[in-house]
Amino acid sequence: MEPMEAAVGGKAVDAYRKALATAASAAAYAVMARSMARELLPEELRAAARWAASALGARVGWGQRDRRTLVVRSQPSSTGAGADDNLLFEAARTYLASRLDPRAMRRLGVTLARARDDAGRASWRRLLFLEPGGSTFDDFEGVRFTWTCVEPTSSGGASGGGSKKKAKKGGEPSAGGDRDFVLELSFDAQHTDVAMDRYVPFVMHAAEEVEQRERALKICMNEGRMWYRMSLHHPATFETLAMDPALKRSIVADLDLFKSRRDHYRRVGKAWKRGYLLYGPPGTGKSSLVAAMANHLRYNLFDLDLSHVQFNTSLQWLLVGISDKSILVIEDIDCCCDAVSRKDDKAPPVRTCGRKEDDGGDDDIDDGPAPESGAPPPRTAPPPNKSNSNQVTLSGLLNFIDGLWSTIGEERIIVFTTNYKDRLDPALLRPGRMDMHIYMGFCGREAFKTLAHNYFLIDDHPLFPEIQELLSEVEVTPAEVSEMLLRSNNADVALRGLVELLEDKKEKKKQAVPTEEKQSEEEEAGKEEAASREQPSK
Ligand SMILES: Nc1ncnc2c1ncn2[C@@H]1O[C@H](COP(=O)(O)OP(=O)(O)OP(=O)(O)O)[C@@H](O)[C@H]1O
Repeated sequence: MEPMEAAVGGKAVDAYRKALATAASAAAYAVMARSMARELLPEELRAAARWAASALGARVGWGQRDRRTLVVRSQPSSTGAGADDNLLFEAARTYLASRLDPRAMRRLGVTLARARDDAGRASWRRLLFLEPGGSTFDDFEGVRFTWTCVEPTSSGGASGGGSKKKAKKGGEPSAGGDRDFVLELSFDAQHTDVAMDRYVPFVMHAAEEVEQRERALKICMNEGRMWYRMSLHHPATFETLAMDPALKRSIVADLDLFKSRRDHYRRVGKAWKRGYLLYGPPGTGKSSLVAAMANHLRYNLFDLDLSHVQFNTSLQWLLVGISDKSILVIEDIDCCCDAVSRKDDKAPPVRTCGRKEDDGGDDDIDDGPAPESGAPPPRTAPPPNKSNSNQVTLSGLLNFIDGLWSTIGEERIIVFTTNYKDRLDPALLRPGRMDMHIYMGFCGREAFKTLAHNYFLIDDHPLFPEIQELLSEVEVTPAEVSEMLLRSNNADVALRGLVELLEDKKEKKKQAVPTEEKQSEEEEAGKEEAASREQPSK
């Protein structure tokens, strides 16, 4: 290389280095400024800045090629054919309400609605929502999505929603008050597929879960062909349920697996349903377990009293009227069905065995499919039927469980309870009908500890060893133990009462043994005597 060329080349390299250094420090400043902004500026200020930048960008045309915005109106459009709610708008609002953090946002809409907690106590439900101009972001699969609430304009502009009063399902006022705001979802254009194919479905699904978690549960009871709906405020949960901890864990795991397996059931071509048979002595917690299941899954309960169902057709109407995400319970199935033998259509009709108790509530009525007449049928016996062929039979019930029941609706659980499993027709017990058989037994050591914790918030007490020793010797139901623990607010007094009950049972057990032995001795003696009496006549 010539000296002149070398000098020129050297200058060029120097200039290049300087440019590089300048660029590097500019980048460093940018990074520093961004991280300082992240640390020093509150999120809502940054979100507002982003929103302002994007609004300005949209005005002057910056980055228009790189950003996309989905406008989510509360209704499809003011000129649209249908006036149905836009499900994405409702879902987005519900989803955002569950994510908005009042500590991180300077301005936020809030409404309080009357509600009841699971124990039935009056309370308030808080709903947060973005106010016009408010913005928040959500990171999903590494992509940043920005939600912005836009004020409706009279010209229809971004909104076009007008000012119709919106009410959420169930009469709850819309979180945004009377005005129909518009939500805008913006993201980088390159992520349009992620937004449309995955993020939007994700928001829909997440909102559904939030709604399900927060909805008030119902218990529905049948009368004729209709379901009467009442609020369910059973406080039983898996935490309060006294039973073997391993069994409890396995039930919770089974329920969670069932709930998460929508795609699995579709793939294998099976109806998305699961059957549980709960059996065990009275007072061991079968009904409490059903309530705990409903509270855990947030499913409504449909308590089917077969003694009020006269015909297979009525049963059909009732089963078709059960909503998705529900638990159908038939209590004391051994009593309701003469289930000792199926014998197909010759099987005995369902026997009336009287309802255990009537809740007597009258919150509201769920018509389900329309009955033949508009009015609820009276709770009287049907006109005498010449033939039993149309009456509810066990095989009729089984047909609905495997037939219509399986195909209409999704995400359903059916629970049978019985005190006498051995009296049931094997047809009821075969896998596919009752997938899990759960024995609810007498109160064991761990179950007792749960009850003591429930009633007195104690995990230990000087009387525990004595009680646990006695529990291993006698049979006592959790209901009996609960009854004793309820008797006093003072743990010492209540536990002493329980010790007395258990000792009493132990004593009776001791006395019962000789009596039984004596009885069998007497029987033996009786037989011998009879035999000796017969001999002379031979
Ligand atoms: N395993 C349990 N855990 C907690 N509480 C229980 C349990 N078993 C019974 N109890 C208490 O006893 C009461 C009655 O229990 P529950 O009705 O659930 O028993 P059940 O087995 O369904 O009885 P039945 O067979 O007579 O219908 C409950 O309200 C609850 O207070």
